[in-house]
Amino acid sequence: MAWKKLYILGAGSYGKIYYAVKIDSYGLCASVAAVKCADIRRSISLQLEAQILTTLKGCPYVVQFFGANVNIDDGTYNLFLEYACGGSLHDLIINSKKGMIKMSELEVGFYAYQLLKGIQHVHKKGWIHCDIKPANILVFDNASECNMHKLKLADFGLSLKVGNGMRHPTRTPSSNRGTLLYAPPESLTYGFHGKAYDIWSLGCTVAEMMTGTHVWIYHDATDLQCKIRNENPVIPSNVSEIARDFLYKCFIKDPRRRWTSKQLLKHPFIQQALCNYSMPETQGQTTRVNSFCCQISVPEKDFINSLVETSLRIRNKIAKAFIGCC
Ligand SMILES: Nc1ncnc2c1ncn2[C@@H]1O[C@H](COP(=O)(O)OP(=O)(O)OP(=O)(O)O)[C@@H](O)[C@H]1O
Repeated sequence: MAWKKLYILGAGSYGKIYYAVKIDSYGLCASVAAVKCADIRRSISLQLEAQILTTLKGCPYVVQFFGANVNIDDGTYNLFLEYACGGSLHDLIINSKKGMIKMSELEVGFYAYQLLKGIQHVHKKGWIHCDIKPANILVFDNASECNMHKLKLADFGLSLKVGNGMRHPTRTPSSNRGTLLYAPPESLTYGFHGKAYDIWSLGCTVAEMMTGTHVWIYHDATDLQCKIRNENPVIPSNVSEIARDFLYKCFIKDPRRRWTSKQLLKHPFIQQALCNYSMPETQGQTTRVNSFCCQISVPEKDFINSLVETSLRIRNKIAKAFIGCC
């Protein structure tokens, strides 16, 4: 069965990411995926990401990896991931802001729980993500009754093996690896990248969910670097004491004293959210169809998705009829 790329979901430094479907021998859809695609000559980071994702398999809070291949015809390296129908957490934050809907602290706590579980898994497997931020967190529909989304960590293109982050491997010692806005002071001052790196970035992400804005107010990159090294992130006055304490624990300047994912999972900010929401440990799954391709607009995407749903219903009917005959 062949994969068919239907439209572009986004683009990164490596290349493009497509929405793709797998068509079976009856011309019907068997499954859908998001395919990260790069020119084979510039695919080293995608190949590394494939290796990392292989070691991270089995965690419901990390994007599922289906496999990778080389397409000799068009000279591309393709990495197949589960498709996130809700886009990224960045989109979710922007949309909440547009709709003037502020995420409640309980909601944020529930999302922070999922991110911490993902980070804990990544760290246990011996990796540091090094680029946790809303744009690298994918949003899925939740199978449970509660109206909350399911979040998963994605984009492991900058990840490092634990122990390899004492000094940035390719740049100067004081250079930071990930996105500056989410970087901890030790990465700028000493070029140090340990597990605590991800906790600082998580703190920035959690604060952003609460306020809709970044934790730093700055003029330019130099000013931002200076603030990260010498000042404390801005935590708005209207957050609760519990939420404030959670953020303080993420923003401890000394990475050795900064709380770990295990400690933070026991924090009252997380525990009170868990009392409110239940979390089934299920993987998000979608199944869609079509056989035509490439760059299409948003209304067309809806149309394609409805075709896919119809196709699925037909496929299920055929399967039921077939079982009935046997
Ligand atoms: N599995 C996925 N399912 C659905 N959409 C996705 C998926 N992965 C990424 N996207 C979308 O594609 C966009 C680009 O993602 P990607 O991680 O490839 O690049 P990036 O993080 O923007 O770039 P870079 O890797 O260079 O930092 C994301 O913001 C998201 O909207």
